[in-house]
Amino acid sequence: MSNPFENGSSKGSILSFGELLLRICPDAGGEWLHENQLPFFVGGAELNVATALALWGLPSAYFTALPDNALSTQILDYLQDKNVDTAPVYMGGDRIGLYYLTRGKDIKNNALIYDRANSAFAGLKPRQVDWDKVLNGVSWFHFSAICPAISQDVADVCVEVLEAASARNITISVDLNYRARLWQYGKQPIDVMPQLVKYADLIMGNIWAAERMLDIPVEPNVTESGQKSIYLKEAQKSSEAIIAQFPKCKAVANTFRFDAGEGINYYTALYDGDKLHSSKQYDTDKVVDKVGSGDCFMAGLIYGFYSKLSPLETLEFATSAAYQKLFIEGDATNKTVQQITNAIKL
Ligand SMILES: Nc1ncnc2c1ncn2[C@@H]1O[C@H](COP(=O)(O)OP(=O)(O)OP(=O)(O)O)[C@@H](O)[C@H]1O
Ligand SMILES: O=C(O)C(=O)C[C@H](O)[C@H](O)CO
Repeated sequence: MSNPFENGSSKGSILSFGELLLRICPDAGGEWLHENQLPFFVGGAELNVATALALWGLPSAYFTALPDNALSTQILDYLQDKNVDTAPVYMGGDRIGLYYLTRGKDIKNNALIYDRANSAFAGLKPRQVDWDKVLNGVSWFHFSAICPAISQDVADVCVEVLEAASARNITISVDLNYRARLWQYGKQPIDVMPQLVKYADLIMGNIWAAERMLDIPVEPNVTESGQKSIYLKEAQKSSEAIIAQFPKCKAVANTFRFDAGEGINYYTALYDGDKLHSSKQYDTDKVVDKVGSGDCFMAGLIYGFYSKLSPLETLEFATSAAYQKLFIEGDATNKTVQQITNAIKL
């Protein structure tokens, strides 16, 4: 089948919507206290998508909220230098959110500490932003499950912007990235996500996130089997069920990233409404930084569909991009389209 987004609007900009966070990286032994050095990276799941797309030459714009101060001005200049259009950014609120992540660890364990309460983005309220202005010239809108996990107000803002984007026939993508430390405001993902996902044309995540957020069941013994063919069958079932439940959705992508000692086994699948495509498998016995690999996969999907690649070409590009991110320190990729394409397994 050809690209399911072929007839969609294109050639406008791709707007990524979400919270910018600074990642602060203490070492496990506390040496940072003696050295007076605390490395950091500019992060945020949706920003990682925006910077990847800009690096790959697409018209990439970013919406977040930042306090109106000198630090924000420096960050915006830095993003503009990376060719991210920051004109949509809302200036107001009190602070920039932070997350602390012990060097060399991933966000799944106790190495993660969020310090993002009362951030400018968390303070957004419905009817505060002029979405007509923000969405002007946009043909693709990207958000993730991190935004509605922050607060009821931000979840309401998500509904507002998705309605506005949908009314303008903008293609919408969502990453079902589950962050267990969020969702602290009395709602579970399942109470909120279906109302947002119904606007999406492209849904990315993994079968377990779809179960948790959309109530799409996963066979209980699938994890015990550990078999790729069984996981891929489950990906097909899950994708078909998602499309049946959310008829606007044209394609569903799933990642399979399994820890193997210090390394990782990685492959992905894309269901285009007709057929399940699966990627080559990538294995490594060492990784540098897992953060943002999923964001890089998401950016690769948007890149491929926006550039009218076929579903399989899109999947292989996105998978190679995500795999290479595992060897890059920081939240975002620095690999070019050429480097990613050259590294696709044959
Ligand atoms: N409940 C689960 N059981 C087994 N494996 C899981 C489960 N949830 C996730 N995984 C595996 O872990 C991988 C990474 O999941 P995770 O939710 O961290 O992705 P992510 O948020 O996209 O990562 P990133 O930090 O790169 O953006 C998935 O691709 C999947 O293979
Ligand atoms: O966890 C969050 O809210 C982040 O945005 C931090 C990281 O950038 C993100 O988890 C990477 O996918």
